[in-house]
Amino acid sequence: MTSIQPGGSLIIAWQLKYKHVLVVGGGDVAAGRLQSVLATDATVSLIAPRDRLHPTVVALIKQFPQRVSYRDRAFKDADLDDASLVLTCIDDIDTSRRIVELCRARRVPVNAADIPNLCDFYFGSQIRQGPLQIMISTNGNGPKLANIIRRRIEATLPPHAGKAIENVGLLRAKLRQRAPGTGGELSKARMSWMSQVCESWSLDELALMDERIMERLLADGWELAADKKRVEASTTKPQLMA
Ligand SMILES: C[C@@]1(CC(=O)O)C2=NC(=C\c3[nH]c(c(CCC(=O)O)c3CC(=O)O)Cc3[nH]c(c(CC(=O)O)c3CCC(=O)O)/C=C3\N/C(=C\2)[C@@H](CCC(=O)O)[C@]3(C)CC(=O)O)/[C@H]1CCC(=O)O
Ligand SMILES: NC(=O)c1ccc[n+]([C@@H]2O[C@H](COP(=O)([O-])OP(=O)(O)OC[C@H]3O[C@@H](n4cnc5c(N)ncnc54)[C@H](O)[C@@H]3O)[C@@H](O)[C@H]2O)c1
Repeated sequence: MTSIQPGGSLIIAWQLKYKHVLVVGGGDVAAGRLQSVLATDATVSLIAPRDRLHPTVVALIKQFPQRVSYRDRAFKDADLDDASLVLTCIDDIDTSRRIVELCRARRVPVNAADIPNLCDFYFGSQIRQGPLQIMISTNGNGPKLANIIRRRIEATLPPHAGKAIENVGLLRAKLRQRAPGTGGELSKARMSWMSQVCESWSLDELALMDERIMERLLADGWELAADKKRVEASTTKPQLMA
């Protein structure tokens, strides 16, 4: 029987490219939210009076003029009009609660930094290394502990994991070019070959892979596997690393 512990939350990697996010507030918490959202390639509106902006917020508004539009004022209902996602980080719980209600009516997901029980989702402590993204969540129980556990995980991470993942992404894209299509036997063969490459190469080796090695691995390896001759031999590397 599968052991499922209810009471958790769904951990997902939300795709926000080309979406618009509304951040209300410009203090300490908003500075973190802005960094998290900018890492997704979304565009942002940030609404907060200028006199209490955090220096990081000021710097990010300057650094991303195309992606962050800033309004020097308090929140207005119309700010919600084009938002796919709303983050309130203000020190005014009544306004925060009201924004949550407006979002509910519009079915827009919302996080209110000061009212966990009204949030549709929580943030977590994050590690980002290229495309590697790790989020540590205590599901609202102990944010400081999430931060402490994150630092421990960071200290044990293989140094080139991000680069290895980036290269595997490139290799997968090249493989799909060579063997396009979705589903069926081809899809299974592609998945099995990619899994074997990942199992038989170390993270350091994957991180060192360049275009030339990728092309040779695909030419010698994938073509062999596709012939269904010697699948195991198809992911070997010594001659490729030479
Ligand atoms: C992970 C992180 C991400 C981020 O914020 O980006 C994050 N909080 C972080 C830090 C942090 N937050 C607080 C402290 C002070 C120590 C302490 O109170 O423990 C510290 C420590 C510090 O600053 O070092 C205070 C605090 N936090 C919340 C409230 C409201 C409340 O509980 O009522 C209050 C005020 C309580 C009060 O007034 O007493 C609520 C939430 N904070 C969450 C996330 C969500 C649950 C995440 C989870 O459980 O895993 C949740 C529910 C909602 C949300 O924010 O989405 C970030 C780590 C960043 C990093 O270091 O990497
Ligand atoms: N979720 C978390 O991780 C976390 C962590 C610490 C604090 N908090 C809570 O989150 C809230 C924000 O914390 P902070 O440290 O960023 O506070 P802060 O005092 O640094 O910033 C508050 C910001 O909200 C702005 N603001 C207030 N009313 C506004 C309105 N109507 N429209 C637009 N902007 C408005 C202020 O101008 C200021 O920029 C607090 O209630 C705090 O208790 C949450």
